[in-house]
Amino acid sequence: MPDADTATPVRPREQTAEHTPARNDTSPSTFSPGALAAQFPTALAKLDPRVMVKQPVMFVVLIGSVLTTAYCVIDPSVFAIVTTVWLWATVVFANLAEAVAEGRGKAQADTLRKARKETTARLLKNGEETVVPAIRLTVGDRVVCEAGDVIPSDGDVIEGVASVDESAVTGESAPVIRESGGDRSAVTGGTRVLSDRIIVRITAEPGATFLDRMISLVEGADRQKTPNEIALNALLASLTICFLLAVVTLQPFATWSGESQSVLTLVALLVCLIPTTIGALLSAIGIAGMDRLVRRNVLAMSGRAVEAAGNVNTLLLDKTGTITLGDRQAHAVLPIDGVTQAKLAEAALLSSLADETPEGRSIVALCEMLLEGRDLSAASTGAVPIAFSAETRMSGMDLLDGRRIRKGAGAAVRVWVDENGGAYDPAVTAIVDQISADGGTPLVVAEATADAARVLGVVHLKDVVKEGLRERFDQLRAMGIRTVMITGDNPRTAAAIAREAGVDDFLAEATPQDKLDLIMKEQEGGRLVAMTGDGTNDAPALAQADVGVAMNTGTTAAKEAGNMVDLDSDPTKLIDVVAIGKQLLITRGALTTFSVANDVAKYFAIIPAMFAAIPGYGGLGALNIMGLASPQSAILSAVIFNAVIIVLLVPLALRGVAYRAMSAARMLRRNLLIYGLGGLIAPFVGIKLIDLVVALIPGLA
Ligand SMILES: Nc1ncnc2c1ncn2[C@@H]1O[C@H](COP(=O)(O)OP(=O)(O)OP(=O)(O)O)[C@@H](O)[C@H]1O
Ligand SMILES: [K+]
Ligand SMILES: [Mg+2]
Repeated sequence: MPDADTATPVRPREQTAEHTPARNDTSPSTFSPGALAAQFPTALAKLDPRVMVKQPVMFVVLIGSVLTTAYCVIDPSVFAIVTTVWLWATVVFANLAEAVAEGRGKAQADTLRKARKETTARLLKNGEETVVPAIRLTVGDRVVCEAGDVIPSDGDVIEGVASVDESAVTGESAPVIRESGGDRSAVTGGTRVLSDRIIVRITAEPGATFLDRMISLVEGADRQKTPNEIALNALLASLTICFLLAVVTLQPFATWSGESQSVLTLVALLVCLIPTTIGALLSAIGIAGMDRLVRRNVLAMSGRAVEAAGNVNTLLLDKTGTITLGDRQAHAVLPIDGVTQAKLAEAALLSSLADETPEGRSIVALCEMLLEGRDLSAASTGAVPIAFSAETRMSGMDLLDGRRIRKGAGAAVRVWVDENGGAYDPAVTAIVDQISADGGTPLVVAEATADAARVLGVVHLKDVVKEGLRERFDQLRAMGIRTVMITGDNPRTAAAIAREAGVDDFLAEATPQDKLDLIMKEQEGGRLVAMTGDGTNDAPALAQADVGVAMNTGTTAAKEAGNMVDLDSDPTKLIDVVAIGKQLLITRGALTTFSVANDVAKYFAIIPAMFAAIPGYGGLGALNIMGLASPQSAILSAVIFNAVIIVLLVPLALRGVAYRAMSAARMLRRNLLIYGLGGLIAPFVGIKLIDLVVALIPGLA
């Protein structure tokens, strides 16, 4: 008998709710100088103006570099050439940052491509099997997969149960069970069947499978700018325009005083003033954030969701399959007084014969054992099956002899018995309560004839709460996130499981619509809601949530509705997702602060240098507080510092600013201090040091 205590090979994997070490943790996650060098050609290829125009700040630097190159041709000098080289270096370094960030995903995409190798499929047509290339499969095709077969494309199991090795996709070697009917019916193309035989209905068009999406995701192929990025880009662009105007209007002013400035100097000044540091690193920061998620085995389909995760207030979790293992198995049948166990088992069996859910199948298995193989085919021939739905919360069968049998949630069956002219035996309530208090799911079995209806007893379904949830929910609470469990189960079962798992609150007897309504209510007033679920009935809620994390064990509908998939099917993975989201926002903020503060300091290096030679501006010479060697050396040193700082900050952009659970206000103060003050001071030190070296260049006046 399938029992919650029987250890199947699936358990060790699905029970570990703590972090499974993500498979990429061994790959070089931190930045190395070698990686920079390796990406150099890619960085050069990115000089394409059609690509660069999307990054306004760096595009201005590119145009400036072209201008100074022309200047070098017309009026060559050591100063002009060296400065121009460093202006080009600024653009290339920015591209390098992006290329390095993307390069990490590319390596992983190559590994995934190996899993997508050419396979064939055993296509079923009119009961006959033909072998076709997997790429020819379209939605709706049915294929057979047996032990040893690679599943040719994504789909839903419509017949059978099998253990599947999903390591090609999840990196986890323990096999998982995939079965028809329930919330564990989805299979992924590229994974391998280890035992038994299943029939799969294909749900993905060629080229649009989960693996394809994963590859383009880790490669950043269809990365879209997030609303936050767009807003920041607009801000950077307007700053750039302001400085452009300031620099351009400087010229008439300088001409009037008899010392017009060269194009070279003006471009150098402009590049130093505009926020090139953040402009260069912005896209790398975003890519690195997604990459960090992939390393935690979470696939984020949208960058917007990652940012939203950084500000989530509430996490809603589905119970079965998310908080519990989702393996609700029939454990016992409990008849009420006056009904024999055999009578109840027979009714439960009949009501489940056509029930394709895992619950239904486990009831069949248990009852067949209790009835010792008694043949019920006479009773069931010609019967009309009533399928389970999350709305009715019942399933059953209408027999030819006029008897109708139902099983389902207590409240639902009670209404059905009432409607059919029966009385709901209070003894049932006692049994139901007892099972529920234990965290079990009671399914009440009832039968109705033309003129009467009565309850026969209760089937006890058992499920197991995943391990290690309580500590992780405590952690979420410490981060200020409220956890709410939502379930279609009755309030007592819900309360028992909620207590065991340690969630803050729960909602029971929830239909898919209730789940959706709860999310919309939580979202009122701009609060951000995350939802974790696995079932088709969770799909509307997953789609509505700001962050919708589908369990990889879940149904195709759930995975498509959400904007993230957790390959480890760990409901507390949201902790990592939130931390990564916050880290992304903080890193972007910190580097923006640093960048702007930096530019202010560079202003003091360049402006005095530019006007040092002008007699009327002798006073400005006093601004040369850094004591730089010469005006040219000052300008060149500022340009070099401006370029070098980009490369120096690449590791920070990729790794992210350290995130620790503390209040937002404290975090802000801390970052302003470190990155604002650091950004002000660094250029003074850096430019002075570079100036000492630059002054040694022969030919630089
Ligand atoms: N095969 C079935 N036949 C009859 N009734 C069922 C069956 N499976 C579940 N039920 C009843 O319907 C209720 C709702 O089940 P469902 O799986 O839709 O819950 P849910 O909304 O997904 O909640 P959760 O997954 O969080 O427990 C169950 O609590 C149970 O009482
Ligand atoms: K700058
Ligand atoms: Mg469910």
